[in-house]
Amino acid sequence: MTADKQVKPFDYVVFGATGDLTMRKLLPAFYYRLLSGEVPDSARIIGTARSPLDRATYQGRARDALKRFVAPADFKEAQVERFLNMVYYVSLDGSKADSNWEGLSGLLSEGPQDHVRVFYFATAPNLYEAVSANLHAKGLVTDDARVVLEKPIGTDLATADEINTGVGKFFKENNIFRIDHYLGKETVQDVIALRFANPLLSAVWSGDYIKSVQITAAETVGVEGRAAYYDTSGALRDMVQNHLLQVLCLVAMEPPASLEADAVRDAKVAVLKSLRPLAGDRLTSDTVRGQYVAGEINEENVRGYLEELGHASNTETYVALRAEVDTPRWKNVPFYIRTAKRLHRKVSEIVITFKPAETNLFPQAPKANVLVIRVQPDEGLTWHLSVKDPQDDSFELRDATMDTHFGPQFKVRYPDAYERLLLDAVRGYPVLFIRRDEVEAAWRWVAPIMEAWANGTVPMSQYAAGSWGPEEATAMLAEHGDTWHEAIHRQ
Ligand SMILES: NC(=O)C1=CN([C@@H]2O[C@H](COP(=O)(O)OP(=O)(O)OC[C@H]3O[C@@H](n4cnc5c(N)ncnc54)[C@H](OP(=O)(O)O)[C@@H]3O)[C@@H](O)[C@H]2O)C=CC1
Ligand SMILES: O=C1O[C@H](COP(=O)(O)O)[C@@H](O)[C@H](O)[C@H]1O
Repeated sequence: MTADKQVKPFDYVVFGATGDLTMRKLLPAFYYRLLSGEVPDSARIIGTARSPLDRATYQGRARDALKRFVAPADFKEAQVERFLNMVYYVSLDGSKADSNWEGLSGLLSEGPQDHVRVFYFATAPNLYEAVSANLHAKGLVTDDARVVLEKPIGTDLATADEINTGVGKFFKENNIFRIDHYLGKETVQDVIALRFANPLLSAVWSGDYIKSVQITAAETVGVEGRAAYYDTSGALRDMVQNHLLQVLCLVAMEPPASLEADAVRDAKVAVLKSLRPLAGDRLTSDTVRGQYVAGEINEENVRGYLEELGHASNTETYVALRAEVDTPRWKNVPFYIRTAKRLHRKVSEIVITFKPAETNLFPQAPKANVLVIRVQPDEGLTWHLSVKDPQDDSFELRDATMDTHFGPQFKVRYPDAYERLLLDAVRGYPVLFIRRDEVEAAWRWVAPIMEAWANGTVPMSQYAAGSWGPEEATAMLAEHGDTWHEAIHRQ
């Protein structure tokens, strides 16, 4: 990484600095960007939370976090020390006007005044407005100061509106960076490159050639330490409203006029607005929700969701939907979206199934070509193609796979999504963040599903932990002559 990739010196103030997200994702992400040469030594990361800690104790926690969440080979003592020198801590209740704001303003005013100032809200979203108001009242929101908002932006359209309006009173929209870490994933951004830099794909990227699209984010983990949050959210709000719809937008959008933020966001919001509303019978035929029951993952017995919680719950840990994008490009193409906890394997992928060739040339009908964009892990592409069977003289066809593994091919470590996004906020580069109207359009589309599920219109299915989900989701695709990808191509 050359010096010109280095960002301007910054003061990054993280609210929620003792929390899971900061420890597991944010601090390691800053550290990796220090290693890559993008973070200048004068940058400061100022953690704040209510816990009464002094700087040295917080630095100790930051060191432990790096030890735990950075690959052992990347934990380099001299670099860790350099990093910890950038780390400060202020004990502060961000929601209270009479808290220790002088501690934070003192630290900010004693540093160089040309630093880019970023506030990162890694706390519960119901604090965002109060924290913004206090920052403003204490004169800390400079003209150029940015604020990064963690998800969830609300639990529905009304609450999203409250948060956006609340923060919008104190920060200009173009200084508000709503994070969706899926957009920070390299292979999600690759959808743009694949579609628009390769005529081979651009030429066939429509319902004329594509039969269906599947977008999957499968996890093996359960709700871990986040049960209190997750049980009030569920998979639809936690993953579909934001991450999976964002991925769908990149797959389905019309070519943007440029890669400027507003051009890309305009193209995405047009997709969200073109999603056919799920209503009436489609709520039962095209949506599946489920909860995991006890099962086995990686040869370990795991408990069911309700056993983990210790009480009854109507919260889904599995979602599968059949969406349609009402544009000429995507007429009659189903977009199957699926996400869940405690599935067979951790994998996020986009599967494009093409229409099979219409030809009588061969003894059997050729199978559909399939392109799998492996978002994670093992970032790369797989093509499923038909070739001639080398052991047959009558032109029998055989499946062949072409696999590309980006990591080994480019000889790079695939970075965590937060690395890119944290520094994009410093750069003032918003293309990989969400504009307010996108959040709202996404909530509008999921609203009827939330409502139907809340009033029990769609029964709660069950699936064994370690499986690929409930039978109802298999049946939903079978109804349209489709099959989930793993049932065909994976053992
Ligand atoms: N963890 C994750 O993987 C993900 C989290 N998120 C989002 O990030 C945010 C944080 O999540 P997570 O880290 O898991 O949550 P945690 O509960 O682990 O951490 C919450 C943090 O907020 C601090 N805090 C709470 N109240 C206040 C206050 N009034 N003033 C200042 N600090 C306060 C807490 O410290 P203290 O008690 O000392 O004040 C703690 O540091 C949430 O919005 C969550 O939805 C989003 C995606 C993934
Ligand atoms: O935002 C969230 O994402 C994670 C999954 O992210 P990934 O990068 O590991 O695919 C999910 O576990 C969490 O529940 C959700 O809040």
